[in-house]
Amino acid sequence: MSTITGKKQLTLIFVLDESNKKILLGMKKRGFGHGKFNGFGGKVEKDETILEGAHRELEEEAFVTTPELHRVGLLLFTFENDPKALEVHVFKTNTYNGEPKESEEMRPEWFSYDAIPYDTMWYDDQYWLPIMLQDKHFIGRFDFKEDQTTIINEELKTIDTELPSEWEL
Ligand SMILES: Nc1[nH]c(=O)nc2c1ncn2[C@H]1C[C@H](O)[C@@H](COP(=O)(O)OP(=O)(O)OP(=O)(O)O)O1
Repeated sequence: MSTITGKKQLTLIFVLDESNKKILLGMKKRGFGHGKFNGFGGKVEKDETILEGAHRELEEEAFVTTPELHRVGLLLFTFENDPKALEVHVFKTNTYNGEPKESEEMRPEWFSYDAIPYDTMWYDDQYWLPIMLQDKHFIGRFDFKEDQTTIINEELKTIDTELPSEWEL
């Protein structure tokens, strides 16, 4: 495994309709993770907090806003031969304003909790997304090969205490 010398901070936001047991996912139309369903999100910019970045990405990619985002997970992803890891801050909300609309990056679609398209998502999602849907918090690390698909190493745990604010490398 290559040595990790730095990390990029990213956000990942899930809109839930808890009473109808549905989750809003977006089909990523371009860039990293192209062709996969995922939550909305992206890079945290220099002049904003992680939470501000999460609100901005949700609005830019799905055209919805929310008064509340709950931090539910912290994930670290590494890729073989890439010294920079991705630190992904995962949020959820059950409240939103506006109607989800297709953006340049994402095509939004609602899925029932029992029909989440894990086959068309990042490999790791099938493990931690169910934890989020059970209203629990998680922390995990997944090391991928350069192909961004094959897993070399994985660690995941559900936590009851508060999430750490960042991943100490
Ligand atoms: N293994 C993984 N599992 C997962 O569920 N989400 C992941 C993931 N690795 C990255 N992500 C998420 C985090 C973030 O929301 C998104 C990648 O960020 P971006 O959409 O900003 O990437 P792009 O390279 O398309 O950025 P731009 O070119 O700036 O639009 O993918």
